[in-house]
Amino acid sequence: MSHAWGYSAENGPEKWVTKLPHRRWVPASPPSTIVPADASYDAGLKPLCLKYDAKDCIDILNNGHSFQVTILTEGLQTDPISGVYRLKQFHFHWGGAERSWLRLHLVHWNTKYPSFGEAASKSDGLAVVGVFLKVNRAENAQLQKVLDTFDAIKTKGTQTTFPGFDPTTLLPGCLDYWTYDGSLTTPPLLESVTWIVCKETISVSPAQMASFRALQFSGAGEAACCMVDNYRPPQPLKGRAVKASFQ
Ligand SMILES: NS(=O)(=O)c1ccc2c(c1)[C@H]1CCC[C@H]1[C@@H](c1ccc(O)cc1Cl)N2
Ligand SMILES: [Zn+2]
Repeated sequence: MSHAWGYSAENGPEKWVTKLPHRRWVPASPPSTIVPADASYDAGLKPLCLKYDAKDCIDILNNGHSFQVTILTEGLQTDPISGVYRLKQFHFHWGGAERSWLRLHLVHWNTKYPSFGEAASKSDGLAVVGVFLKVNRAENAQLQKVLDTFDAIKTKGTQTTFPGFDPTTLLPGCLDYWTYDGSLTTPPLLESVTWIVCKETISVSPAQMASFRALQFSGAGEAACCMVDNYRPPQPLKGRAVKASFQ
C-alpha cells in the first residue's frame, strides 16, 4: 500500500478501500461506538495483563498520519488471546473540535510468528489495546512527557529519542475491557487484529488537546497542514461479537 493515503477528501477513509488489492469491505475497526448492552460478558476472559520494560523505549516519530512511539519489550499476555504478544509501537488518533476525543492504540504482535510483518498478515497476528481519552482536565503526568517531545516532531518525518518511557503509565486504573476481532484502522487495513478496548477512559486538558492538533501532517517546507481528525469513522459491527471481561 503506497503511503498516498491520508485523511483528506482526496485520500481519506472513503477512498481507502478502493485502493486495497481485494477492494472489498473490510470488517475494520473501530466499530460504531461499543454499546455495552451489545456486548456479552465472557467469564472465560482473563484480566488484561500488560507488562513493559521502559529501558527498551526507542524513539518517537511523526509518520505523517499520527506520531508513534517504538518500544521493544515483552508485552501483552492475556485472554482473549493466548500466547505472548510483543509491543511494537503505540500511537494516537484524535478528532473533533468542541467535543474532542482521542484514542491511544498499543499495537502488539504475536511472537509465535518470526516478525511483526509476518504476524500482521495472520488472523491471530496482532492485538491492539485501545484506550479512549476525553478532553476534560489533565490527569496523567506521564502523558505530558509524550507531549513535551512535540516541538521536535512537529512535521512529517521528524523524530527524536524517547528513552525510559513505560506505556503502562498511560493506562486507566481499571483494565476491564471489551474485545472483538477486527482490522487495522488505517491502510493496509489488515484483518489481523484482536481488539481489546478498555472500558475506563483517561482525560487530557484542552491545552493538551491543542498540542496534538498543532502537530502537522505536512513535512518541513510544505504548506502546513495541522494533524487533526486522523481517524477512521466508526464502522458497522456487521454481526461481529463483542465480548466483555466485566459484568
Ligand atoms: N490504528 S491501528 O492500530 O489499527 C494501525 C493501523 C495501521 C498500521 C498500524 C496500526 C501500525 C502498527 C505497526 C505498523 C503500522 C502500520 C503498518 C505499516 C506498514 C505495513 O506494511 C504494515 C503495517 Cl501494519 N500500519
Ligand atoms: Zn491506531
